[in-house]
Amino acid sequence: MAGLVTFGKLVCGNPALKSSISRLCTERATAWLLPTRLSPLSARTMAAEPKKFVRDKPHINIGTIGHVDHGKTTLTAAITKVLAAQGGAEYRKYDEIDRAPEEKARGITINQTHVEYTTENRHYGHVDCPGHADYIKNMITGTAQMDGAILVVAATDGCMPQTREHLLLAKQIGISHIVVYVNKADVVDSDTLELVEMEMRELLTEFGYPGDDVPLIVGSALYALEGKDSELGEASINKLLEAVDNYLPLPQRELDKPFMMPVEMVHSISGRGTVVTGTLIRGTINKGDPALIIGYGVNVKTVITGIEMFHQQLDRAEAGDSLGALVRGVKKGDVRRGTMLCKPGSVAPQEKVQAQVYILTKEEGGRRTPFTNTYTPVMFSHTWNMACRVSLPEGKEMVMPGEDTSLSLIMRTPMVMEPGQRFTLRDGNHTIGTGVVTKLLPPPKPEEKFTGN
Ligand SMILES: Nc1nc2c(ncn2[C@@H]2O[C@H](COP(=O)(O)OP(=O)(O)OP(=O)(O)O)[C@@H](O)[C@H]2O)c(=O)[nH]1
Ligand SMILES: [Mg+2]
Repeated sequence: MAGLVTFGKLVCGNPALKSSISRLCTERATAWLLPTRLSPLSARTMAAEPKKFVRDKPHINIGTIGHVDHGKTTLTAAITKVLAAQGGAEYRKYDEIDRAPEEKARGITINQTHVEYTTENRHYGHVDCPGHADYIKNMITGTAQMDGAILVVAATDGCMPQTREHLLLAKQIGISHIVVYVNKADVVDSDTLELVEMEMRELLTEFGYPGDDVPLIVGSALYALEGKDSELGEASINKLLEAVDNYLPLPQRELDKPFMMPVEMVHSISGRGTVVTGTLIRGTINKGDPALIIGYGVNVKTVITGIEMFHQQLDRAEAGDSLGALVRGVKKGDVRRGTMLCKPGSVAPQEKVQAQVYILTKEEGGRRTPFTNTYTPVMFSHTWNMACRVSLPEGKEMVMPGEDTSLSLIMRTPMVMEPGQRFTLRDGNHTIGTGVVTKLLPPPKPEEKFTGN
């Protein structure tokens, strides 16, 4: 894990990098930071004293998605460059973004970079991943809670298989609004651009987005990054940001509900204690709040003694914030990714739930064959995953690919689930279905319990 600076301690896999960053950071022993992944260069720019976070604009989480090599990272770098000139960001170079640190947890390895920027109206957290597999895992596991997305499509290729796949996943995980950036317009003619626009609008409509209304900006992220004087360069980034600001709705945050944060990572910071990171999905937390960490058989009582977001300290965090929380009296080994930091007594792990699921067809990347009552996929929700067993309603013998059905799921270990919670079912490396919890059920009878591996 490269270049992560947390609570004044450096966690870094590369010894040479580690020593150079240590040098840069010696003066900043008080700076602990998350949300999460900091590249070495942004460590260099950290302030000597952690700033106080000023919440003067609504915060929203977005990300770039789209086919490999279509320019997602170039666009992310270009956005920070254009906004840096306007005082809304710190310029993050292409290499800084692309060299995302690895996050290894429970056998899922995810590389991703968070960048932060501010427009006139909003404060954004923006996620970029280095490759297709990371996008898939990221979206399925909810590692980045995207409220909206920028779909990047290169005009040189038009829609490609991963453009479709990311869009399908975006729809399934509930991203309701998408903005399209048609990139690499510097190397194609206007007829091609027109065709790509038509193709993208049709594709969006096919996946249930309002294809005719979705803002579609044509430009060249490379021109913007290189500072070329062209309508396709900086001007296209400004147009894109205007569309993002105006078209992506602010998510409705459930501020008045008890707080809950799926734990993404756990760090041990010498001299300070244990920090858990993640995105607060509802409620608010204040320094000093009691909390419970549950799931995976864990049940740990704690008090939140510090909160930090984007290098800055907070007394209070609210739903939507990606943060690090210092948890008193908790050892790193006591908790893990996928556990839930929550207000004591507000939620409980569940062993059996009823759910409505859609089983993907072979064409959508799902199973070729039906499954029966004995089927044991792995359920992914929030930041956790857990083996479970399907229990079909009486009289129903099998579920076909392409079918939409109600069924029960019995967990190997009880996990935090609530009605309305979305999840994905995977088998091996394939997503085979997606669903939503509809009802909590009483614990299974002894003969019904999950006994598989
Ligand atoms: N001509 C041209 N090339 C571009 C443009 N944007 C990006 N590229 C080039 O396209 C290649 C891929 O760009 P990236 O930004 O790495 O693409 P990506 O979507 O992040 O790729 P993955 O992370 O591997 O999926 C690089 O060589 C870029 O320099 C553009 O607007 N015009
Ligand atoms: Mg990239």
